[in-house]
Amino acid sequence: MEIFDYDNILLLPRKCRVQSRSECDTSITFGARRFTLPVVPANMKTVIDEPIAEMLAAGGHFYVMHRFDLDGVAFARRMRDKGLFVSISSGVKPQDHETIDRLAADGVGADYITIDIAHGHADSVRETIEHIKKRLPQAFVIAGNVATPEAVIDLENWGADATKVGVGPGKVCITKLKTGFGTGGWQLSALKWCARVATKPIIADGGIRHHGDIAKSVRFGAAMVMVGSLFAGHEESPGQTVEVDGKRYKEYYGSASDFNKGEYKHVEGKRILEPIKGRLGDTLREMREDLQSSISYAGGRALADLKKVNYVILGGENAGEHLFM
Ligand SMILES: NC(=O)C1=CN([C@@H]2O[C@H](COP(=O)(O)OP(=O)(O)OC[C@H]3O[C@@H](n4cnc5c(N)ncnc54)[C@H](OP(=O)(O)O)[C@@H]3O)[C@@H](O)[C@H]2O)C=CC1
Ligand SMILES: Nc1nc2c(ncn2[C@@H]2O[C@H](COP(=O)(O)O)[C@@H](O)[C@H]2O)c(=O)[nH]1
Repeated sequence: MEIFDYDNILLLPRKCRVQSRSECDTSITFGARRFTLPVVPANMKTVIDEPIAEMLAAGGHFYVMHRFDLDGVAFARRMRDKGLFVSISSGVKPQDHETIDRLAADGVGADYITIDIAHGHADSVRETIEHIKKRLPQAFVIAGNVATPEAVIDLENWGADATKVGVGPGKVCITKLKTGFGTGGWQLSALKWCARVATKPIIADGGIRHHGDIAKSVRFGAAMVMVGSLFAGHEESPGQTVEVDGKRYKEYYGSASDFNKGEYKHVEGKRILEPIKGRLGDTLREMREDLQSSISYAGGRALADLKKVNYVILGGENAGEHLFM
């Protein structure tokens, strides 16, 4: 098996088929909706809050609200009142099942529910998928996080509509160091490995450091890409603003960090400072332009054309050119 990651893969251009990059279509159908980009901000407290969720939903982007210190039903109701779609996160505990019950009883429902736990290949996730499908059969269920083809197959068989791949590649992740497990350092090839068996969409989660990594994720099988650190350092980002030597930063901490948990127990995340790089809308626009360029380099017009390109692995024992996936 080839082992590689975002920083040692390059995609190979094919003959251009457009006159302008503006002809390249970055949009994607995910569930029952079509979105402008195959990108979603991570469902973390320092990445997304309600104003950002509203901005994204109203602007044609996918979003997943985080699940921490939040009344998911009240959030869903407020989004519905504004005529926006509802996309929430869920844990796997009894109180999370009660939230699903309340969403159903209230009639507010949810369009997308992301079951988000560290080790998503678990019976608790199977039970939560079953619970959601019973109470909210219309909801599109994303389940994770996982790291292996076996897990993707199980989650799909348990009823998940999409799976989220990535255990430990995140920028504020310390799972690899604390447990010795995960896809940190080889996330892109783990994605390729999982995509081979997937029959439903995959979300690649964690490890995205540059806009070009989005095209690489699509190349290796992602329908959608979840991004934390690249979104955490904006004027609107919910993390606290910190000034160091006259430079402004936003705090970005892991969902399994003591900062998020409020206690030091099963900590698998840390806190860092991300330099503030401007407004979120400008980054989304630049991301779209960069992805349009990626599609043009692929000799295509749509996201799916990225899947056809060859690639090279730079350095290491797997180095070389690959003509087929
Ligand atoms: N993508 C990634 O690499 C990682 C992401 N995270 C993020 O951190 C947040 C907190 O995650 P998590 O701690 O799972 O959430 P929770 O604290 O909500 O845990 C969910 C449930 O799963 C159980 N659980 C968690 N980890 C394991 C495990 N390794 N084996 C068996 N049971 C387990 C917990 O029980 P108990 O606590 O008693 O074990 C709890 O009942 C999530 O948002 C998650 O996405 C965390 C680590 C890795
Ligand atoms: N191991 C941990 N992973 C975490 C934690 N909190 C979030 N995450 C994962 O990271 C990605 C974002 O990654 P990035 O490289 O884009 O910054 C996020 O979507 C989660 O899957 C954590 O505490 N520990």
